[in-house]
Amino acid sequence: MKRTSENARSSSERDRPYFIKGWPFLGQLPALANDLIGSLRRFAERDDRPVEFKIMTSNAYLVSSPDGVKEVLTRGEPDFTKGILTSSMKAAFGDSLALENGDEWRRKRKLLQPLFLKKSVQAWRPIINSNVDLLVERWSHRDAEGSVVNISTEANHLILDIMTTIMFGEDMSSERAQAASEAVTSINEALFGVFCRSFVLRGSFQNSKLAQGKKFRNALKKFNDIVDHSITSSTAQATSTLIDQFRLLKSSDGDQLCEKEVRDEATAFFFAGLETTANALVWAFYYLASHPNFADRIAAEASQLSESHLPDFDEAERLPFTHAFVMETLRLKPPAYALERRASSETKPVQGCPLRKNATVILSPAVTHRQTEYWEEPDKFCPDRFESGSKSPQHQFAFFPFGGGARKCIGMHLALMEVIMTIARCAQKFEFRLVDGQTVGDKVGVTLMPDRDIQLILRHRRPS
Ligand code: HEM
Repeated sequence: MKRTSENARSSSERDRPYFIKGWPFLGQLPALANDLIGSLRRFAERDDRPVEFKIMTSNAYLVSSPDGVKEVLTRGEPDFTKGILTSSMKAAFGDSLALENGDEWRRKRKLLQPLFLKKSVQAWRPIINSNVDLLVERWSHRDAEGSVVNISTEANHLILDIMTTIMFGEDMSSERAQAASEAVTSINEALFGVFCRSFVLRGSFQNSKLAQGKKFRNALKKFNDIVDHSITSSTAQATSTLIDQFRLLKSSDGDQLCEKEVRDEATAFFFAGLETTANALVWAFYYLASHPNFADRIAAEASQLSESHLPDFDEAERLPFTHAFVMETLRLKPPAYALERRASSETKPVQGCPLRKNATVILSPAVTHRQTEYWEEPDKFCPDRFESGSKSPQHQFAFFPFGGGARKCIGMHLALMEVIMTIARCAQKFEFRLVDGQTVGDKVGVTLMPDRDIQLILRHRRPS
C-alpha cells in the first residue's frame, strides 16, 4: 500500500493521525500478535505521520518518520514518559534508571552517567579482551579445516561471562557464576511472557504475581540473592566491580544510591545489557558468515593492530570498517526493535497531529531503519553506507538503535566495544560460513533475535 501523499489529504485530514480500523474489542492485537514487526511496517506504509490504531481498549500510535521520532525522543518529559510495558517491569527491576520517570530518573542518570562515558568504559577493556582470548584459544583447538559451532550459544555465553565479571568481579566462585548464569537464562526466557501478561492484565494486576508467573519469580529471587551476597561481601573500598562502583557513587551535592537502589540497578543493568548485546553479536556473526568479502576486510583491518591483544583504541577510529559493519548489523537487526512512550495530557502535537492523552506511542528502529525515503536498497546488507564520507543516514533519526535524546542507551559505548572487539578478533583468526541449507528468520521477544540457533562452520584463517 502506498503512503497517503500530502496533497491527497484534505486540510482537516492533515491535522489528525491516519486511523487504521481493527477488530471490535481486540483492535490490532491479532495482527500484532501474529507478526509484530511486519504489521508495524504495514502501518507505516499508510502515512508518514503518526498512524493511530487500537490495541484492545488502548489507543496507540506508530511514529515512523525520522522527523516524528526526533520530536518524541528529544522532547521527552513532560510530553512523553516511559510507557505501560516498561512500568510492568517495576516488580522485577524495582525503581531502576531504565524504568523511572521525572526527578528520580534525572537523579539516577546524573549519578550513573559518569561510569558509562566513552572514556570510563575503557576500564572494562581488559575484561572483554581476556574473555575473547579464552574463546579464541578454545576455538583454536578445533579442526583447522572446519567444525560446526552453535554461535547463538557461544555469543550468549561470552556476553554473560563479560557482564558477570564486570558486575561481580573476577573472584566469583564457579558455582556462584554457574547459578547466576542459570538464573539469568531462566529470567530471559520468562521475560517476554511477563511483558505480554502485564499488558493484557493491566491496572492493579499489572505487577501482580499472576502477571509475573512462578518461573520468573523463582529465577529472579535466585539472581537477587546472588546480587545481595555480592553487596554484603563487598567492602566497597576496592573499585573493581560495577556493584562496588554503584555503592561508591556520590554526586557533588553528596547524593548516593541506597542499598536497595544498588541492588535494583545491578539487576536492571544486567538485563538491559545482556540480551541486547548478545543478540547484536549473534547477528554480526551471521552477517560475517554470509559475507566473506566483508569478513576479509575486517580481518585485514584487525591485523594491522597488535597481534595478541588489541590495544586501547577508539573502535570507530581505529577499526572504521568493523565499526561500519556493526552499525549496518544494528540497522537491519536492531535488538531493541521497538521503544514505547506514553503521551500525557500536556503532549503537544507530533508532526502537527494531536495525540490522545495516555495513548501508547511506539517508535520502531526495525521500521524506520528500512524506509526507502532514507535508505537506498534498505534490505541490502551494505556496511559501506556507514563509512565516513558516505551520505547515510540521511537524517539523524533515521537510525536510532540505541534510542536518542536524554534517555539514549547509557550502555552504548560498552556494548559497541564488546561487539566490535569480538568481531574484529574472531574474524582475524577464523573464517565462518553458514551451515548449508540454514534459513534464519526473525523472532521477536524482549529483543529481536534469530528464530533458531545459528550454526556456523568455523575454519582457521590462513595467513594471507
Ligand atoms: C547492542 C546493545 C544494546 C542496545 C541495542 C541497547 C538499546 C537501548 C535502547 C534503544 C535504549 C533506549 C530505550 C528507550 O528510549 O525507551 C536503551 C536504554 C538503556 N540501556 Fe541499552 N542497549 C544495549 C546495551 C546496553 C548495555 C550494555 C547496557 C548496560 C550495561 C544498557 C543499559 C541501558 C539502560 C540502563 C537504559 C535506560 C537508560 C535511561 O532510561 O536513562 N544497554 N538501550
